[in-house]
Amino acid sequence: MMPDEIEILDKTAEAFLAARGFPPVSEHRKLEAYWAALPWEFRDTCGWTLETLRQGLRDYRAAEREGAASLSVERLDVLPGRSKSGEPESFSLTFRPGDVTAIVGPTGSGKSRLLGDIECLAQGDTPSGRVVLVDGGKPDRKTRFTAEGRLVAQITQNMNFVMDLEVETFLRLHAESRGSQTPDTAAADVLEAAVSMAGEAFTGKTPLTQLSGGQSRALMIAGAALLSPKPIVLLDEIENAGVDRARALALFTDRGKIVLLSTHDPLTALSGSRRIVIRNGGIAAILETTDEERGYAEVLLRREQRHNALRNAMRSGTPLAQAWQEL
Ligand SMILES: Nc1ncnc2c1ncn2[C@@H]1O[C@H](COP(=O)(O)OP(=O)(O)OP(=O)(O)O)[C@@H](O)[C@H]1O
Repeated sequence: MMPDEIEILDKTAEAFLAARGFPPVSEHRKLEAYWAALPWEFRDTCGWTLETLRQGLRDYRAAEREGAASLSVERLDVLPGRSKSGEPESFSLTFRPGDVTAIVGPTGSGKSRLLGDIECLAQGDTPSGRVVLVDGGKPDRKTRFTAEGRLVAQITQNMNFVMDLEVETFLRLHAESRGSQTPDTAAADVLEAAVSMAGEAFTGKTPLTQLSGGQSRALMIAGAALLSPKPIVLLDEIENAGVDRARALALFTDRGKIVLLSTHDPLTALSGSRRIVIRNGGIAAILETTDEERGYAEVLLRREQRHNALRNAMRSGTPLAQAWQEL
């Protein structure tokens, strides 16, 4: 997968090293960020100054947006393949905009494989043999293999920032690089969404390197929801992200994205309208979430809130008996 802007900025060890010894948010640092965010083929044509790189990235994003016009997806079908032991699968599976679907199954059963098949729009060329159709047809090569054509944003469990920009500067750069005409407003919107879903507060002035895992993931989720044009979002074990799951999901579904969640957590699974059960690499069942199960979700949510309240009390040194009384 071509990494998205955040991942590129994260992983640019080059920038990290070069950044040592420079004041925060120097022009040099911005130049590195733009440089890192540009695909190779665009770099040569851009030159080396901040202005030429910035313009280069704008041009690239404009080309990407033209491609993005065709990034909308009305339906995505997964056609059956085979399990790990080669048994044929049998199911009918269609995703539409705004759908939230959970993928469940024991460790090693093949949840990530299914996400991977969707991510690369498999055409019988992955170990599962599944085929993914976009709007009823085979995706073209551009959609499968070019960064601008790709339909899927994936949010994984691992992420680290290696640049020590302040959050607001990073978000503004990110918004600018995505071609936003109002990067300050876009950055403020992403920050607000991220703060509202992160467990612990942070501000635009917080350095990226000081963010907790949950805060970093909240930023990544808000960025993917508000700045990325990709119509399909894959979330890997969001329950471990330390973010408010309901808010995170609403950010995506409000924008009509197709959401797939790989999860081991019943409450997360019940936030989907159905769940795909994976066994031995194959799709064993597709279960619609019933009204009764939605009732379970409410009970689970109340329990989780109590648990969180006790955990917060414990963390802040409040005697647990007192916190218990207040529940
Ligand atoms: N249908 C399949 N055919 C062949 N290999 C498969 C199939 N499904 C999964 N595998 C392989 O089985 C291994 C485990 O699968 P995967 O990583 O998807 O499991 P998982 O459910 O995501 O596990 P975890 O819960 O630990 O993240 C991988 O190497 C994957 O490529």
